[in-house]
Amino acid sequence: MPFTIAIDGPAASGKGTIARSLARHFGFHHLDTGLLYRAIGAMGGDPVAAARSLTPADLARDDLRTAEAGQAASRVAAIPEVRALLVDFQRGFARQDPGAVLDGRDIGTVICPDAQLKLYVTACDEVRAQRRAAELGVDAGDLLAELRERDARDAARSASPMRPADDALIFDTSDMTIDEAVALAVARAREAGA
Ligand SMILES: Nc1ncnc2c1ncn2[C@@H]1O[C@H](COP(=O)(O)OP(=O)(O)OP(=O)(O)O)[C@@H](O)[C@H]1O
Ligand SMILES: Nc1ccn([C@@H]2O[C@H](COP(=O)(O)O)[C@@H](O)[C@H]2O)c(=O)n1
Repeated sequence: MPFTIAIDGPAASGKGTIARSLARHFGFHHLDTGLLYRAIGAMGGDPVAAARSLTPADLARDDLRTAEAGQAASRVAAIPEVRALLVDFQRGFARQDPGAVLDGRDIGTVICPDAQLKLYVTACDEVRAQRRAAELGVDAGDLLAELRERDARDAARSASPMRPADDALIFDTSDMTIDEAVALAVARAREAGA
């Protein structure tokens, strides 16, 4: 049976960094599920029609990592029909041998509730804004309000809201380097049988 690692958490908490490193370490497939919502938001028009017509080329656009794309993603992600159209693809991805790491907001709660390991990666708001600002080369003050607005919308929506699964391990990386966070995640994955 394939091994599944579900990673959720708020924006810029470091979940993608940990997910990519875990996938590389264990030779697993990796899916950044936020890209699906970012691509649908960036396509414009009717989000449900965009979700129906989504192709791998849409995920390769070079304008998906901006703050605007994050906000657009968060708005379309609140639409239940959009989320429903993406479930089968994500679950199919998770079933690949020898294993898969998926990161997002509802992986441990909705997409892969039976994942062998669930992590909920977080960090304090200011640290997350600073990390994202350093990555994008913009001011952290501007980003802080944007991250908070997006997290509030993601946590408050009725369709698959962002929240830790009951059996998720909470990873607060505020005071961890990337290497420390990854080493801890690798250790937890080994303990879980990866
Ligand atoms: N423990 C850490 N210490 C310092 N910087 C970190 C740490 N973890 C991640 N980063 C950096 O913070 C930024 C955000 O990390 P990452 O993209 O992994 O977050 P994310 O939760 O996947 O974001 P998003 O929600 O936008 O997909 C990146 O520039 C990454 O290199
Ligand atoms: N499983 C997921 C993943 C993402 N979202 C929404 O997409 C936005 C962008 O995600 P990033 O991980 O790239 O920051 C995010 O703010 C969520 O609104 C989601 O709902 N479910």
